[in-house]
Amino acid sequence: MSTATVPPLNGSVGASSSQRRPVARFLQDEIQDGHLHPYMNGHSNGNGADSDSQLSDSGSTTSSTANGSRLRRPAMSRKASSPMAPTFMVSAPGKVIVYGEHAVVHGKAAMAAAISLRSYLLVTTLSKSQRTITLNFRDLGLKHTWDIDALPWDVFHRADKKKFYYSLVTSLDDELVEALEPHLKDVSIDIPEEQRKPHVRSALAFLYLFCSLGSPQSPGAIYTLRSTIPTGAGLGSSASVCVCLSSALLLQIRTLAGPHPDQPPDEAETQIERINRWAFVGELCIHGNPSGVDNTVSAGGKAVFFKRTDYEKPPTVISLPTFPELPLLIVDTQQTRSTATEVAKVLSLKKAHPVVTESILDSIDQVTCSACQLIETPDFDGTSDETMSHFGTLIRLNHGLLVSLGVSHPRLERIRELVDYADVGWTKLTGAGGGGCAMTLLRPDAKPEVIQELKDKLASEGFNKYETTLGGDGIGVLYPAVLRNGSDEEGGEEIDQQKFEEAEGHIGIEQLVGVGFHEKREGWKFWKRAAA
Ligand SMILES: Nc1ncnc2c1ncn2[C@@H]1O[C@H](COP(=O)(O)OP(=O)(O)OP(=O)(O)O)[C@@H](O)[C@H]1O
Ligand SMILES: C[C@@](O)(CCO)CC(=O)[O-]
Repeated sequence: MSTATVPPLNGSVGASSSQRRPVARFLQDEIQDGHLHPYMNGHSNGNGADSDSQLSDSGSTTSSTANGSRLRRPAMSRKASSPMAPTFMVSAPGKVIVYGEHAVVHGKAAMAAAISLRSYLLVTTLSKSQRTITLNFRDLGLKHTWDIDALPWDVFHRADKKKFYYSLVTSLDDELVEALEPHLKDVSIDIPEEQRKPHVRSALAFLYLFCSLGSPQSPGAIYTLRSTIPTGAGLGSSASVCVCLSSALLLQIRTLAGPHPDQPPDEAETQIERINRWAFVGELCIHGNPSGVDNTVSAGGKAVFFKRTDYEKPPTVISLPTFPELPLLIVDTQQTRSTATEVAKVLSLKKAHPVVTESILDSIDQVTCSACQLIETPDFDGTSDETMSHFGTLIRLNHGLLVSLGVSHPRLERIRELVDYADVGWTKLTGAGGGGCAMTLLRPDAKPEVIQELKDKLASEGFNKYETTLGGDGIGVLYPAVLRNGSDEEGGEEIDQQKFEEAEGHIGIEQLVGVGFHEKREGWKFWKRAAA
């Protein structure tokens, strides 16, 4: 077991405040050691401990102190010009929350596992003369280009605002969000307002991270994202996108070490933590009040116990290496919803009925802790009938409690009804609910023909089923973006912008670059969490 801090597993930790941090106006409507990345030799903004420094005309560097005075330092020896970084990719998984969604936003425990559905981000560096960044979120139909020199660097790099690659940022800075507003007003301007909102939130997440981690010297680049995770379905699509953005930007500024196969686990853990911290900031932009469990499991992979009682401090994260490969059936209601809206619903319920709501959240906490205690027993057998039945009962209880919180949906209840009727397992909603996905833990003794009948019935009623395995790798890097792929190209097949954009659907993405179902695909490398 690897722990960040040691938590009590009895659910006795007091509630944390979830009514925190105001965010800027337009979001209110819904609710040290600088390791150099060994691969990178492109332009660096040097967003390390001295990263607010600027190369001055005289060749010395200047930086602001906290009281605003300017210091002069000898110039760092920098190459006059450095070669362009090659095109590279990063990829991060989605997740299922096995127990504890919503309660985790209110300081209770959750257990979550990475899945084999993943997002993939291709970063194409532009030539030195092209001073633009383009965000190409192809699945959303969002494509927007900004002029790097026009971004609000003066505000982001002010001494009282400046954050570093290792900073722990727990809330958005209203002034920074406001400084970005003019740069968001033209994003997807031609589409209806309701569809436009998620585009603006995505663009905000990207720009907030870019301006926090980058600098006016950052190279021009195109960031193209494609994902096999359904959007807004409870499988952690937003977190995986944020983990991709955070890791790509940290790699570009050369602040990550590895990943490489013989990297000491604690060093790998440090890199995962840095990526995770900035991914959380992206999640703050996209859904306002995240607990951080989604980005944590997406960044580190496999399965975790997660609890955050104090938002000013890092959460408790316990890696669960013995987490079993549960036989899960994941079914999508095809009813999209926003996590922000569902989280806001629970907050209003808590305001209206504080005592009752708190006791439901406490019960969810106890469900999660019971599952965790079982996993941690020394003779734990993840495949025994007894274990399945214990997990199953907890899944049923957890769903009932989520229904009481008001985050289920008639389509989710229909899935549960069909599974209960076939008597093949235990069902709960997973993720934010309000639509999205249900997960069913299949009984080990369920007859294959009955399961098949159920699947047919679900398909005939318009439900979509996902084939996914639990507990895969977290963030991965393909540097440069070249894969063997059985091609004739010398040195392998280069994944360029056009090939990546033209890959057809989820199958095409998987075939071209996927690591979800080919964990050992040559070229991809992963930071591995410490296992014990
Ligand atoms: N394929 C994608 N490309 C770009 N952005 C995406 C993609 N999928 C999701 N996103 C971002 O994530 C948002 C959806 O996040 P939301 O938190 O509502 O759902 P989710 O993460 O899928 O569900 P949950 O939080 O319950 O796991 C989108 O509005 C968009 O900002
Ligand atoms: C609903 C929620 O608990 C899980 C979403 O996957 C929100 C969060 O933890 O941020």
